Amino acid sequence: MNLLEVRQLSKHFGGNAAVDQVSFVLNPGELLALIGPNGAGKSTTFNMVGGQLPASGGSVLLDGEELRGLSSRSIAHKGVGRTFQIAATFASLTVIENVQMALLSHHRRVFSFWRPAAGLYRDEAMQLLDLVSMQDQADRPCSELAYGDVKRVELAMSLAGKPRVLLMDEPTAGMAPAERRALVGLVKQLVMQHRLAVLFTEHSMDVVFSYADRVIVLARGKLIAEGSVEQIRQHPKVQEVYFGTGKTIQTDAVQEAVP
Ligand SMILES: Nc1ncnc2c1ncn2[C@@H]1O[C@H](COP(=O)(O)OP(=O)(O)OP(=O)(O)O)[C@@H](O)[C@H]1O
Repeated sequence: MNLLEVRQLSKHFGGNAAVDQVSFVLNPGELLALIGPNGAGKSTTFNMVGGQLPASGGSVLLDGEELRGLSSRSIAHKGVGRTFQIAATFASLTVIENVQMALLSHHRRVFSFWRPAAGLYRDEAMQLLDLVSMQDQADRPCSELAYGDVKRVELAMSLAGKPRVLLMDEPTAGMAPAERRALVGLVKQLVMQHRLAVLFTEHSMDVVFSYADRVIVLARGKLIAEGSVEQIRQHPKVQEVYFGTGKTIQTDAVQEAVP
């Protein structure tokens, strides 16, 4: 049985099929990239898997158990975590306090500024910061961090829920090329060392082709290709979508519009 199995997942907005019968699987120790041009249906797919958006049809199974119809909170508690495009850290709190907050939330405890919460889950928070190499900056306010480091904290926060599957919708948005590679390289390490299963979207093909174990490609809501990096690179339909229609591809070096 697959850890995550998405079957014939669909979303219609009025007459527009934003996602049209998309199926794929994801297993532990796998970094799966979901790519496609703007408007292909990537975010909509993430939102349905994470429970932020109700699906119009299909199934999302975690270890064979149906997630469709559950709240995003229940889905998170069952082991499907999520990072968002916008970093969700509190600038006024320190790095470790942000991670402690995430742990408190996971354990369904309420954070209070007035109670001495400082000691709660501190060791656990430090272990999570260690995973993302941020333990040295634990006591700095998040407002002082470089953007790439904020993203690392955000990653540590999403690991606080002990996800088995992590959904990362454009985790490197707004980052410089070197930072992008560093973050996705770190995620790849976590995937390999901790057998995490990660589904991510990424606009930089260089990053996708460097780190993904497998790639699925959406275009106009339909899954048009699936395979290894090499298979995807050479897939005629993918080449057509990216190179044949004037869509924009972002590489590490430049953002280039292919005529
Ligand atoms: N709430 C909504 N109401 C109506 N149409 C929507 C809604 N959300 C998305 N869409 C449409 O669904 C399609 C897929 O959008 P989606 O945001 O999932 O694409 P995407 O692949 O994530 O794009 P991008 O790379 O630009 O983020 C688009 O045609 C979009 O206009």
